[in-house]
Amino acid sequence: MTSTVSTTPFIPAPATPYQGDIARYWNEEARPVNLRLGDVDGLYHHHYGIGAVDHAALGDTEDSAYEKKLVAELHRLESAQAELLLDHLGAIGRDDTLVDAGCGRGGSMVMAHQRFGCKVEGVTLSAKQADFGNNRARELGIEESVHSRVCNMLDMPFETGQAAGSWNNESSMYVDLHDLMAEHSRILAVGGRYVTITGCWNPRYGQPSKWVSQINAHFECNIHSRREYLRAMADNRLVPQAVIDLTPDTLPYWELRATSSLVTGIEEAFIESYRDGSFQYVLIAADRV
Ligand SMILES: C[S@@+](CC[C@H](N)C(=O)[O-])C[C@H]1O[C@@H](n2cnc3c(N)ncnc32)[C@H](O)[C@@H]1O
Ligand SMILES: CC(C)=CCC/C(C)=C/COP(=O)(O)OP(=O)(O)O
Ligand SMILES: [Mg+2]
Repeated sequence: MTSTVSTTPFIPAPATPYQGDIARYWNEEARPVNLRLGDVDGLYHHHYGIGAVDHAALGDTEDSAYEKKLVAELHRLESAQAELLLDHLGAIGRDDTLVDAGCGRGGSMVMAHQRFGCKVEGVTLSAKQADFGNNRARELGIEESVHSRVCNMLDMPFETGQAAGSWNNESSMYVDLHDLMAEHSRILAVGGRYVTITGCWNPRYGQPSKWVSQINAHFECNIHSRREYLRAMADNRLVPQAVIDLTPDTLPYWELRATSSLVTGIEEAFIESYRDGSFQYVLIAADRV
């Protein structure tokens, strides 16, 4: 659907060797589970889904159209996840600026612009993702409002207090949380809102379980604990306004995905860690005070 014209004029050197690894990882990523779902309606996500599976819409597993319906259903659940994140940004006006930190291929940015009519700035380490997002914005005729760039989210080129809202959608497990919350706190206006949806290990379990270690190895990331999120926010003038445990809401997505031909091999680790309580899927919305 999207052409591959390069729209990224300047690609900065990675801040660390690790960030170079992550840039390479996302430049090379082309999993059907992400591209085929995005092709459903042109919103390309790199996050997971929430909500009940619509079994009536899926119909009979023997039906020749079942696989197509399954792809559409997984995509619907992923878009529902992004809608929930946007619900927690509060009142956003057309003249406001939003920042998507770790924006991937830009699906959430397009949804944010369509909902609020505002400017949305995205940063990713991957030039391929930034190009993809910018080409998609151009195809939609919204390139004046939705823009991705290659940039470290710990050092963003935005003015102090410029953003009315900012978020991390499954992108905070690649950075130090204190550094990340300090940067969000800097770019957000006082009274602005920060939202994250993330997977975190549960301090009640004790330490990261073997499943959490498997997820880290699979994605080359470093999952933080729920406690670390709250501490890093508290230390950076970000006061939680909502903390929602989405674990029960994301399990149906994983159970459905595990039955599909698009499995990637990481499904068991998510399902088992959510079930044994070692891992949680959470939304945290915080006021910049
Ligand atoms: C799992 S994807 C999530 C993408 C997107 N938020 C979504 O919901 O579709 C993780 C993203 O985090 C980005 N990322 C990781 N570390 C980063 C950093 N230090 N600065 C900017 N982006 C980063 C990656 O480039 C990738 O786009
Ligand atoms: C909740 C946690 C720990 C997330 C880790 C970050 C991550 C890789 C998210 C999904 O990306 P994706 O959509 O590219 O992954 P997949 O190919 O598995 O769908
Ligand atoms: Mg995916």
